[in-house]
Amino acid sequence: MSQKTEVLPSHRFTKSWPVDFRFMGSPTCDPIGYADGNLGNNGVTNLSSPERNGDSGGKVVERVENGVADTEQANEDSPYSWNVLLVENRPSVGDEDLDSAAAPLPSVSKSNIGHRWSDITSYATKKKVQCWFQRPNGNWELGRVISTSGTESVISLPDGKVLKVNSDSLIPANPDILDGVDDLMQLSYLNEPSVLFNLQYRYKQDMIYTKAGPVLVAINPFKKVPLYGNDYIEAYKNKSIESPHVYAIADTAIREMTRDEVNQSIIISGESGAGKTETAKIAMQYLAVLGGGSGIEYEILKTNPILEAFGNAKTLRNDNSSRFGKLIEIHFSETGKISGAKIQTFLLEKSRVVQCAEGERSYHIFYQLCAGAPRALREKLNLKDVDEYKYLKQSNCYSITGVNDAEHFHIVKEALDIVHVSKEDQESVFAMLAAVLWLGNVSFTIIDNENHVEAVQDESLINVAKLIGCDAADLNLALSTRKMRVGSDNIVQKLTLSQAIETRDALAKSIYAGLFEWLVEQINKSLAVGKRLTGRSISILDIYGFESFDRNSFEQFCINYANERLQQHFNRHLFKLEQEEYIQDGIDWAKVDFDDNQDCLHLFEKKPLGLLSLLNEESTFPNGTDYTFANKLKQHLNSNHCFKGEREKAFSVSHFAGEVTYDTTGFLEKNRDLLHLDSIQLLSSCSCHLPKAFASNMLNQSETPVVGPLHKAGGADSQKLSVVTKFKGQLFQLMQRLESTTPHFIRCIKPNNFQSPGSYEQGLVLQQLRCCGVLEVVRISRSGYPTRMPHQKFAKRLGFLRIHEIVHCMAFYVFKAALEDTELAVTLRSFKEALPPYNHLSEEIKPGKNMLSYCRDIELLLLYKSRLKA
Ligand SMILES: Nc1ncnc2c1ncn2[C@@H]1O[C@H](COP(=O)(O)OP(=O)(O)OP(=O)(O)O)[C@@H](O)[C@H]1O
Repeated sequence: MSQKTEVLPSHRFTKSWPVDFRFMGSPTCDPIGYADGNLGNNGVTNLSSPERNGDSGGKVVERVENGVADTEQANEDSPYSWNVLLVENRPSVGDEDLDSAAAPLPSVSKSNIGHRWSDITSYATKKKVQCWFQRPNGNWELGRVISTSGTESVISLPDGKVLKVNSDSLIPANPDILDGVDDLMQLSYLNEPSVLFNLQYRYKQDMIYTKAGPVLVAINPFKKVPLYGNDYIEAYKNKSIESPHVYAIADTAIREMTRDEVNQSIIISGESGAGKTETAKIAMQYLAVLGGGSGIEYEILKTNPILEAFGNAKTLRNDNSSRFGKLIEIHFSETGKISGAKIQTFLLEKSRVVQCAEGERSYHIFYQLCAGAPRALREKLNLKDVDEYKYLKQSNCYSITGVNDAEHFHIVKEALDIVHVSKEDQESVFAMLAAVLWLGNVSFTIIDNENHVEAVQDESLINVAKLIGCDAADLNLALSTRKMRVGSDNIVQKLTLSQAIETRDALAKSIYAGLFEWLVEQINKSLAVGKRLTGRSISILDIYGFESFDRNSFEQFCINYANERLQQHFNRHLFKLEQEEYIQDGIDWAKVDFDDNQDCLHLFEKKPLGLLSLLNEESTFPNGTDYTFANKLKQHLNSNHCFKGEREKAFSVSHFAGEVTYDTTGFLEKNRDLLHLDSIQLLSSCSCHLPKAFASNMLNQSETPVVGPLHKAGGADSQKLSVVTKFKGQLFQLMQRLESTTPHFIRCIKPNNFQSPGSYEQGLVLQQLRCCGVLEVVRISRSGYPTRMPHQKFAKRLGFLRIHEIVHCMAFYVFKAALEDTELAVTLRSFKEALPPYNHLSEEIKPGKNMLSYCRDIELLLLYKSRLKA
């Protein structure tokens, strides 16, 4: 299946950019001079213009000045404050060689970022080759240079038109032979139109995976593609297929884990709906087959339908959107067999249980239960149809096209059996779900002229009480009153309607969140690594993707913050550490610029005047409101270039993936996440074991802010952790954990916003490629060294090579390039670049400062050496 470029027919796509669309940093022809079809003298339309918007003549790379202070602080505000220690853990770096910490890179100059996209060369025009020409509407077309004179070129377009344009406005296109290459690194010219074309070329042929140097780019096909299953797994295992694939990434992770004895991680990122969860499942499938045998792998795979049922929901972006983050750590024995697994989840979107936008759904499991519960269970839980529950009714969306909820219910039940959740426990789980649904139907009646209420004694209240195992009267009291202490007296305060509704919803959210946590705990018990823990593991991270809706609330704020942290991890590994190492080692290195999101992270995390600190501060004030919070942000952060105060209670943040405007309504309440002690006491007094367990978890976990008689209603207890504080802590821990692994990055890309197969919107794809810096990664990889090992090991392995052998090897490169018909100019450049590091191999081995050695292609050298011998 290895995709060979020569078998692919050469074709070009018709581009359809938005009218006002422009490639960042790319040149454009002067729209005024454009007169399509209106040929001037000599039949040539004159489009020459001295003015242009971009600057394709700028240098791609910039020389590195001295390492000066990095923007990242090595203190408690950064998960990387233990940098030195963890760099030692990097597999390619020998422990004995790390006697100095990596020097920070100079901070990134944003002004240079505009130059990064184009391979700047006049080669294309000189050699009359193909080039990309941008129409005034933003579309790129493939042209061929007919002649060049001074600053002008005459080009012909596929439709036969001939145009005179400014030579600088042309972007070189790759020769046909490179159409649809497996790895963007193979492109002779690395620029936006070429990359987009390459990805689209492959996507059209269901080749949804492409390498971008070390990163796997996965474009969501939104349909079944024939790339998976046992035959493919076998082929990747035997290396009879070399096309980029999630299987190949998983295979590399297994091999590197075994070879280097270092834990691995597969970090999957991308926007909501880009395909992260599916990709994670595909990776798990591969690991399960390769490391299977004990049966535990089957259990691991069966956690997916359970977690998706309880933690995924239909959103406007994705019919199966994960509303929680997940890290699954799969442990292997010394013989490479799976010995167990552990799942860690992050911040479930609780608010969805009680509130959900038009056209979206609550968690799948509610609909599955209502549709699939057998009659006996329905009767026991007094279950109704979905449209009879207020929590499900509010969004006016009950089903998902092509999804059978009843069928899924059976799949979930079967999966629960497999992970050893007993039948009795399963029934209790379903009872909790029904209790949440019935709680939403509990209504209140006003009992005095102060707007105080009590719960209506109807079937909803009675059902909830029955399902959780308490008295209806006690439930009523917990929902409509609050015990307070005033001075030395205990008093009972009646609640107003809005307070009672808040209390009811808080109870529903807590029961659901408690249930989710409990389930993960049960799953972990079943997959427990315990004694079987060997220390070798592969972790797969699938965290909710970046979100930007018309209205963005606290949930998007947290999700996007998590994505910023993840992006920093990506940047750190693929841009910062890589380049720092070269500089430390005295390698002659020209720095590749990238968009650093450190400023945005500072906006969130800075103490005391960052978004999280200010939110926490306001949350502890009993009189704090969303208004006072928004005003506080505007007062303190207006000078921050990543922040913008908006009208009324809103503010905007410039995220790495785009600007998002947040509406602060509900921020304080969600951050406090208060559950009154009366509600917890009610749960502990229940006769059913699950509510009891939830209550005891809540009391044990200091992070659940509890408002009891000692606390005034409103402000959160400052002793307890707020939601964002807990979340930040979890993210820091996650980053530290990931930092001790060898990372493998997969970037999922959403080709359209309609979840529709076959449609590839270039503008949308480009925006995602830009914000995750895919092209910059390729540039670094192309100019960097893929193989890096401690100098002693390197010398032991390759020290026997002599310089003339190395020169032979270089000649082989030239020969290989000639065979592949790549441009000689490029080949010669790589030849020149490749030679100096090989000098390290000669008799007098010269280690760099860190005593690391770099090599472009050790395997190729060895192969060549063995050929020489033969
Ligand atoms: N490799 C694939 N093959 C077929 N369909 C896919 C593939 N990847 C994704 N999809 C389709 O895209 C949908 C969305 O993918 P997925 O749920 O994995 O996105 P996500 O990035 O995890 O989104 P979120 O951040 O919202 O959870 C899937 O439900 C599936 O229909």
